Amino acid sequence: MSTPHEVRTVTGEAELRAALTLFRQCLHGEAPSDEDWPRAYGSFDRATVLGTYDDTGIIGTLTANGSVLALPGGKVVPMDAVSRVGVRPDRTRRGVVSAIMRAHLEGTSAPIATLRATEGTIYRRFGYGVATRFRSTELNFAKARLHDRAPVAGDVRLVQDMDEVRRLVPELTQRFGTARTGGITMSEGYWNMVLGREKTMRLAIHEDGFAAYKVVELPDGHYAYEMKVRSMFATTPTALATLLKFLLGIDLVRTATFDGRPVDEDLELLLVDPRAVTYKDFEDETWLRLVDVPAALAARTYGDAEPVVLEVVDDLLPANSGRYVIGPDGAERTDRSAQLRLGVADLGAAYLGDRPLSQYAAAGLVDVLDPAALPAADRLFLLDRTPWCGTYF
Ligand SMILES: CC(=O)SCCNC(=O)CCNC(=O)[C@H](O)C(C)(C)COP(=O)(O)OP(=O)(O)OC[C@H]1O[C@@H](n2cnc3c(N)ncnc32)[C@H](O)[C@@H]1OP(=O)(O)O
Repeated sequence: MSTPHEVRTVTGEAELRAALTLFRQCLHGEAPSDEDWPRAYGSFDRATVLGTYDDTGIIGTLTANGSVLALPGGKVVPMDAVSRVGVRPDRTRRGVVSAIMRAHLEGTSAPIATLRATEGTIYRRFGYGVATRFRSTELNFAKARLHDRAPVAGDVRLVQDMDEVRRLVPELTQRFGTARTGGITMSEGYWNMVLGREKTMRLAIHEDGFAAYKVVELPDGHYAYEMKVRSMFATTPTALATLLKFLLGIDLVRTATFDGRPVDEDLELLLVDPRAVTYKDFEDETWLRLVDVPAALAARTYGDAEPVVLEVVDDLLPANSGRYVIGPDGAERTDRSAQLRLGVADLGAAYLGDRPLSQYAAAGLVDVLDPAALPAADRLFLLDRTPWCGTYF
C-alpha cells in the first residue's frame, strides 16, 4: 500500500487520550477531563484505534469498535462500528483520512463495517452506503391515548436507580438490540461512558423490550415536563403497545420525543387520535461497508426468486470485485455473465434490505444488463420488515 501518510495502531493510555482529544477537538468539543477520562478510556475496551502522526503529534484518528450486526435471516456476524474519525483542521484535505480509512479496511478481520456520518458526502468514496434510516417521533400527551384494541399485556417494571440503570442497559441491549435486522451491540465500556454522567435516566422494562428515557422540565413550564426517549426496543407488538401505554401514563409530561425510530413504526395506529403523532428528522442511520464481499453475501439469507448474477465493483478493495450468483440457497462467486452491475457502496446500501435494487437502478446506480434480473433481485434482497439499528455510537 502506498499512501503519503503512515498509519499505525494507537497504543497505551497516553496515546489513546491524545487520539480522543484530537477527535473531540475536530468536532469543536473539549478534551476529556481528568474526571471523565477513566470512563472514556474504558470505552476503548473492544476497540482498535488507528492514528497518523507527523512531527507535531497525532493529526488523524479512527476508532474501530468490535461489535456485531444482525443480518437478514437472523445471523449475527462480527462488525466494526467505526467512530471517532477526525483530522486536525490544519492537516485536512491532504489525504489523511483516506489513508486511515484504507488502513482500517485493509487491516480488519470483520467482514462488515458500519458508521454514523457527520456529513453525507464523505464516506461513499470509501465504499459505505446508507443501509438503514430512521426518524424521530413526537407525541402530544394531551391527545395521545391508546385505543381499546391496542395489544397491551404484561407488566412494566420501572428502574430509577442510576447504578441499576448502568448495570442493566448493556444487558438489555445485548438481549433485545439484535432482534431486528440492522441491530448491533456495543461493549460494556462504551455504555459505561455513555451513561457515566447521566443522573436521571429511567428504564421501563417489559419481558419483550425496554425504553430508556429522561424527563426534563420545560424552560417556561410550571411543573411541565418533556420526555426524551433515548432508546426503545420492543421485540413484539405487545411490548411496543405496553411500553407506550406506560410512558403515556407518566404524570406532568406534555410531549415526548422518541429519537431514532424505525421508519415503519407507525405509532398512530395504536392511538385514538392519529394526530397526536408527528414524525420528523428523517435521516440516514447506518452507513454500511462490505469489507469482505464474498463472506458478507454468503452470511445473509435471501428471498425466493430465480438466481441473479451481480457484478460488484470495488476500487478500494479490488479483491471484492467480481461476479456473484445470488439465489434462495445463498451466494457465491461465479463465472457466469453479469445481469446487474453495481458499486460496493450501493451493494452495502441494499444489503440489509432497506430499499429494492430497482430503486437504485431507477436512480442510475445499478447498471441493468438483463432487465429480467431486476424484479428477481428485488425479491431476493428485500425483507418483510425495514432494517433498523436503534443504537447510536
Ligand atoms: C464516523 C465518524 O466518526 S463521523 C466524524 C467525522 N469527523 C468530522 O466530521 C470531524 C471534522 N472533519 C474532519 O475531521 C475531516 O475534515 C474529515 C475526517 C471529515 C476529512 O479528513 P481529510 O483528511 O480532510 O480527508 P481527505 O483529505 O482524506 O479527503 C478525502 C476526500 O474526501 C473529501 N472530503 C473530506 N472531507 C470532506 C467534507 N467534510 N465534505 C466533503 N468532502 C470531503 C476530500 O475533498 C477528498 O476528496 P477527493 O478524494 O475527491 O480529493
